[in-house]
Amino acid sequence: MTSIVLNAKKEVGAVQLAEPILDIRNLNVGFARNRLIAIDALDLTVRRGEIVALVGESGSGKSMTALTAMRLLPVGAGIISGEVRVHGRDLLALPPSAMNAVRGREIAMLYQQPKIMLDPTATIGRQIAEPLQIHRGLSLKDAWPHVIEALRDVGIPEPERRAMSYAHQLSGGMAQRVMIAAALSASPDILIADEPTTALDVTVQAQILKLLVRKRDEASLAVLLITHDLMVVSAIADRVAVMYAGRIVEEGETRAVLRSPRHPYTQALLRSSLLAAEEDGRLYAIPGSASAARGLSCGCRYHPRCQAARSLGIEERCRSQEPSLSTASASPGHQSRCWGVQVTAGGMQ
Ligand SMILES: Nc1ncnc2c1ncn2[C@@H]1O[C@H](COP(=O)(O)OP(=O)(O)OP(=O)(O)O)[C@@H](O)[C@H]1O
Repeated sequence: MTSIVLNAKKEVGAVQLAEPILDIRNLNVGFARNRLIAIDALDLTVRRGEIVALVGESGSGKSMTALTAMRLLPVGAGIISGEVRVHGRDLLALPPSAMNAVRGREIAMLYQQPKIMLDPTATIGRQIAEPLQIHRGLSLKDAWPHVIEALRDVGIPEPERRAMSYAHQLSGGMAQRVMIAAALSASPDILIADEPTTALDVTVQAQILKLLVRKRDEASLAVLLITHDLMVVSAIADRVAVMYAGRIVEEGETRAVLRSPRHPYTQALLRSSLLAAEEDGRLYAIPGSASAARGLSCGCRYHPRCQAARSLGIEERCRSQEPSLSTASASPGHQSRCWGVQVTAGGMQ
């Protein structure tokens, strides 16, 4: 993606006071068949009216985090322990029928491939009406004015005519707008957006991001934005959490993390992103592979790839002891999970 300048982040501090909407506590999820831990002791909070980006390489566990929160895990995956609280209520403890009432009403999800996710056999109007019928008990006739308004709100021209269209008649950008209208029609408090712009033409990516920002600002929507694109993070996220091999290794206010990344993995991720390439014209590939981390039972998961551990001469400690997430800078809430950061800050015991 080329530059998106939305200048859309909230003032630092504004969202820190807001109430937590999604609160994930010590979540562990794995696959029994190959004994893979996909999510490893994850803590993550998204507050009312903030956009939190979850970033990391392919396979780091971002989508599994989203699917766990929705209780839509793939076959073979299991929740080992932890909580996913929405408004304080643990979704993982709910019976399936109660979870059906929460999905769409309190927590909704936006997927990467909008045209695949839309039902090809139903008009888009019916698909936007469905959450209103299920969660608000409205008839299709009574839901219809809300459908037209929802389509107009997400910028679909001629909404009365478009409501009668089918998915194959829409462009990718329009289909994603329709998905947003459907996801938000029953007014959930949190939207999980899994790579919502990756499959779209660059010209419509910024429009969809702007729409999410407007929903955050007008409806105080909380958004968990899953992406590998640091340009997107830089444009719209209030906070960012960096995930590596199922673990959060750094988190904080977006500007602080992108301008002063502390964890060597975040630094490498930034160097390998288009944000850095724009400055020096070169693309960097992070040496090694994240798969090495999956077999580790102790120590820092990133240490096999970490140049800093070697140059600081602390490899043994990085190999044997897991660092905790600790405050990394003067910026509020900026934390990283790295012995090297603690050494250079003079805090190593
Ligand atoms: N259905 C599945 N069966 C087995 N392993 C899976 C399955 N889905 C995901 N995994 C594994 O779980 C881990 C986390 O995957 P996840 O899809 O959450 O990563 P991700 O960060 O979202 O990656 P991407 O950016 O490519 O979507 C990976 O090691 C992946 O191989």
